[in-house]
Amino acid sequence: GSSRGSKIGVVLGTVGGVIGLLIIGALFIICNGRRKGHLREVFVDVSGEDDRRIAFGQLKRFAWRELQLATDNFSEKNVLGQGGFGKVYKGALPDGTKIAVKRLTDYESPGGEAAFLREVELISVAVHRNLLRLIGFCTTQTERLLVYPFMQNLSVAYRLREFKPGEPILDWNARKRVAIGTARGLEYLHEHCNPKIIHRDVKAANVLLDEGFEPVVGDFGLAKLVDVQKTSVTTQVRGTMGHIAPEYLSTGKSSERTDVFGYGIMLLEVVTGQRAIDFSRLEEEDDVLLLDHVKKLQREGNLDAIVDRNLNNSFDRQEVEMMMQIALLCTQGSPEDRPSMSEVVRMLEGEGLAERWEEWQQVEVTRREDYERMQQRFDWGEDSIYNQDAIELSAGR
Ligand SMILES: Nc1ncnc2c1ncn2[C@@H]1O[C@H](COP(=O)(O)OP(=O)(O)OP(=O)(O)O)[C@@H](O)[C@H]1O
Repeated sequence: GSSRGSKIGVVLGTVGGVIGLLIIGALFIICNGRRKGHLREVFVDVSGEDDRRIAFGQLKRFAWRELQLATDNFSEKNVLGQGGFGKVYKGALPDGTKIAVKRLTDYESPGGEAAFLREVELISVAVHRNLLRLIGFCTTQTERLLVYPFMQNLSVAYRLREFKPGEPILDWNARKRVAIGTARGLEYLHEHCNPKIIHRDVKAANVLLDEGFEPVVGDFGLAKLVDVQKTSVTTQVRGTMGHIAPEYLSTGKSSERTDVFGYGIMLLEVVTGQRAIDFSRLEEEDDVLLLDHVKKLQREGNLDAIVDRNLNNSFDRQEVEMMMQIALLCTQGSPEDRPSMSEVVRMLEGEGLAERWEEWQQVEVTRREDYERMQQRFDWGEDSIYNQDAIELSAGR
């Protein structure tokens, strides 16, 4: 009796031990795999058609029909908007999760599905509370789709300019959260992702708001998924007019500092509520570009005219000034003069702005003098040397 009992005990103990070791081993492999985030491990399907959960990581590979079902067969009434990469549809999964499905147009075919999965993987490992999380993706012979959680408070651009009567506006506190949260999200893309991710299209329309009005940056990492030259963006440069840094426009080369420029313009949008480029401003003055408009008001010290009227004067003057200063630092012509995103985060947290602003003001005086000298040279006013020449010519001298 007892020897049989102890034999069973030994067998059970051994089996238990082996299972325990196996579990520990499996956990070890999973954790390691996760840390390295290898493509194969991230995208392995555990089982057949029905359960398409990915084995490791949280990415889900959706079947085309699942997304058809979720978006009411990509019905036009579910279109949230159209961007440079394709249409975005609102949808819901069977468990009730609301999603936004980005249906890519003009996606690049070279490299095929493998190349697509590699880029998707890069996007999926960028996890930060201020970055739009990728839930999953779908590929078919002819389609490439990305699935994100639906952000119920839509975009910052919507909250600033397109909200319906009766809907809450973004108050000053919410705007401050947009400023700092967006800066942190971009800092993460630039400085904590390997390889680093450059957004290339930072603007209020690409910053979404979750249920608690926390900002999340969307639309990053997509540049390599589509053939940029074929998309509807007017220039070959990926980006939106009024937000594009001058060096990106002229050379087509982007860097972290082109994102910093876009971020600076977004700050101006957040403070003024206005569009980065707006031809209706021509009626009152000649500043189509928000940046020129703000610079002029800033020179005149006219803070009240800068701030969004929708705020009904409830804002902190000092904080507005601080944001304007950071925006102007970020939008300087030469990329090397602009701060990095982590410097921006620190300045927003109250560190190091004063010194940099001092510098900016000194440089700005020279910049303006140069500009005025240029203007004078090309102004055919009475005193203009060109005019003197003209007079002399007409007098036959
Ligand atoms: N996850 C999401 N939740 C809610 N709305 C979203 C989500 N993703 C995108 N949208 C909205 O869908 C619309 C289209 O988005 P998309 O980013 O494709 O275009 P865009 O920002 O207008 O242009 P671009 O491609 O130049 O960035 C926008 O109004 C955007 O706010």
